[in-house]
Amino acid sequence: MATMTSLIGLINKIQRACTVLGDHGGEGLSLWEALPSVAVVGGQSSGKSSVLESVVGRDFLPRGSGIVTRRPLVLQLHKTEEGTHEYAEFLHIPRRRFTDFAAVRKEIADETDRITGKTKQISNIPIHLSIYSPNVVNLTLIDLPGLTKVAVEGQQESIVQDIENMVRSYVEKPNCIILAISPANQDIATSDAIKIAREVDPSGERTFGVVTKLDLMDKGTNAVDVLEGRQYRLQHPWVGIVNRSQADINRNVDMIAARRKEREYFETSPEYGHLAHKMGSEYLAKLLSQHLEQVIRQKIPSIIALINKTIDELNAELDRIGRPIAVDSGAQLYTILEMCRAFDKVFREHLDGGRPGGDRIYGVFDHQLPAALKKLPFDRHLSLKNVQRVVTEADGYQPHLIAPEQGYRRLIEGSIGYFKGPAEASVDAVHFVLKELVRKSISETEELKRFPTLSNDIATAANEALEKFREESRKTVLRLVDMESSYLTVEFFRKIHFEPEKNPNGPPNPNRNGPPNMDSYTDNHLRKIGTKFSMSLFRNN
Ligand SMILES: Nc1nc2c(ncn2[C@@H]2O[C@H](COP(=O)(O)OP(=O)(O)OP(=O)(O)O)[C@@H](O)[C@H]2O)c(=O)[nH]1
Repeated sequence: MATMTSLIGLINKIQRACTVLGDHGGEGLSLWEALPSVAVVGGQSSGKSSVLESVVGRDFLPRGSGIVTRRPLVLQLHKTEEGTHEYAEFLHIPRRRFTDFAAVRKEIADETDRITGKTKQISNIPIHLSIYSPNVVNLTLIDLPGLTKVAVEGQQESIVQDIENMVRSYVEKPNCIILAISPANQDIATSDAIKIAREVDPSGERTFGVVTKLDLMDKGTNAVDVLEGRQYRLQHPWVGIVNRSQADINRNVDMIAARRKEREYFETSPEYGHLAHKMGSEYLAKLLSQHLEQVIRQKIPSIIALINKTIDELNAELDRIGRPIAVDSGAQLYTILEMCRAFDKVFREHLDGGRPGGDRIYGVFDHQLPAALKKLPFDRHLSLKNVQRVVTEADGYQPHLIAPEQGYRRLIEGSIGYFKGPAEASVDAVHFVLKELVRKSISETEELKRFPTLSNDIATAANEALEKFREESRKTVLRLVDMESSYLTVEFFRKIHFEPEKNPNGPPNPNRNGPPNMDSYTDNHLRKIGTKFSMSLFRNN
């Protein structure tokens, strides 16, 4: 029980923080809306103020005819130790303790006028009032303007709808417990409170029905059917109340005496005697407090989650906003270099590992390049016909002596030349990956988030550098290909050493021991040259 009491105290504190921060619910992420509260709803003169006052046990609410409550009043009750003095505090006047409750009433009226003017306008900015007393239970109650049916003299036509909208904006929130006040001397079917409660809480699980003015019912009628839930069903029991009559108020009957009178009324009532232990304003206060505890207990995890989420968002924003920038140019340069280093670190992580992206460069050499090489038209270049043509043309009119070496060289040179295309394409592919990583790294560098111009400058500089590297790399790979084809080692020729074959069907060779000429090479031999070259090209790459 003690923990529960402090839980309500904690919620009270959070609610006050919300008001200071301008969070009255509504837009965006609202802590206010996550907190449970009790809103008092009812038609004008239904007895709302009287119920609130008897729950508190003090007179402190403005009185008067017509529309009195024009701003929501968030009333937080704090139970203090027995024997301590009662006092009230407004959030808008911190550290001033009101012990005179007539002054509290005046301040509520004055503070209402400060925001709305004296024009009978309404405002949804709440007034926060805390009452510290040994005679209350920990509870937050919200007093709302009374629902009306017609605008009276001096009010705009829209006031009826405006009040309804404001009341609805409070009670439609799923965390709002609705204290629906209906006077017993009116048919419950015509109750404004029940009408709006039913609209926003059809199952009745967060509505507490309160029937006032039981003492004012016509002789011979009673509200037992309503109080026992037979006329309109709610999940919670109905509570009957007998407040002070206007005559009592005029006679200055104090609250303690009024509570005693109310208790006596129920205990001695022939109709309600059997319900006496579940009636009256003190019972209502306890019932609400218990229910609020239960709701808070259920809500705590989601409230904590919401607070943590907000903290995370604020921390992230703080990171983004960062430290103040120095004014002197030396320190500014240092800051810029620091940010460049931060970017560099992210970029390096992308390349070396830790962040994704560098693996795509490996992919260029592991998949893309070999796949492109495999597609090169070697079968055409090393086809029987081409090999024959190149070998024949290579020596011009001078026949070769031992092997058609010039022919081999031309074939190899031509083949290696095909590597230039895929080599250049690899440079472009790597360049593309690096450019993409620069873009990603800039957007992932937290420090740069608040400096879009610097981010752009870094991107431009990095891309210019990459462009230069691309040119250099392209030249380098082309040179490498040229180097490969410009000098063929002896070893290479040894590996592809061919024994000339005789043509078994061809004409007899007159120079049997002389140098072989083209005629002495069979198709089969030339085909072998093609295959061997092509194999050796792939072995070397
Ligand atoms: N006899 C009797 N009179 C009551 C009871 N409850 C309220 N009244 C009287 O009804 C009148 C209106 O009560 P309020 O408590 O001011 O009602 P309200 O709903 O706050 O009214 P507004 O603030 O004007 O919307 C006052 O004169 C009260 O004395 C009750 O249970 N019995």
